[in-house]
Amino acid sequence: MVIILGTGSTAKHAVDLIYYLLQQGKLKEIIGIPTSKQTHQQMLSLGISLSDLGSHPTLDLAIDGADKVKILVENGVAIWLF
Ligand SMILES: O=C[C@H](O)[C@H](O)[C@H](O)COP(=O)(O)O
Repeated sequence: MVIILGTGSTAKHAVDLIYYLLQQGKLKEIIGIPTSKQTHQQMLSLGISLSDLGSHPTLDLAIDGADKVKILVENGVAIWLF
């Protein structure tokens, strides 16, 4: 599974959880693509496999925080604007 991870506290918690789940054997074969130096350093220090979009252009999951969320409901459809 290829996961792209952003920056900030949400991404930090996500990396910690990924590491924990890898240690528990509940996640396997994770390739992480960090979008910031902080997340890159955290993943490197935990030994999580790193890559980049050039090598892995197809992602399975993206995790990042958001500063603001606005929910627009129109015609019964909810759209989350970040
Ligand atoms: O560049 C900042 C990113 O978009 C962050 O994900 C955003 O600022 C939210 O940060 P945090 O997860 O620390 O609330």
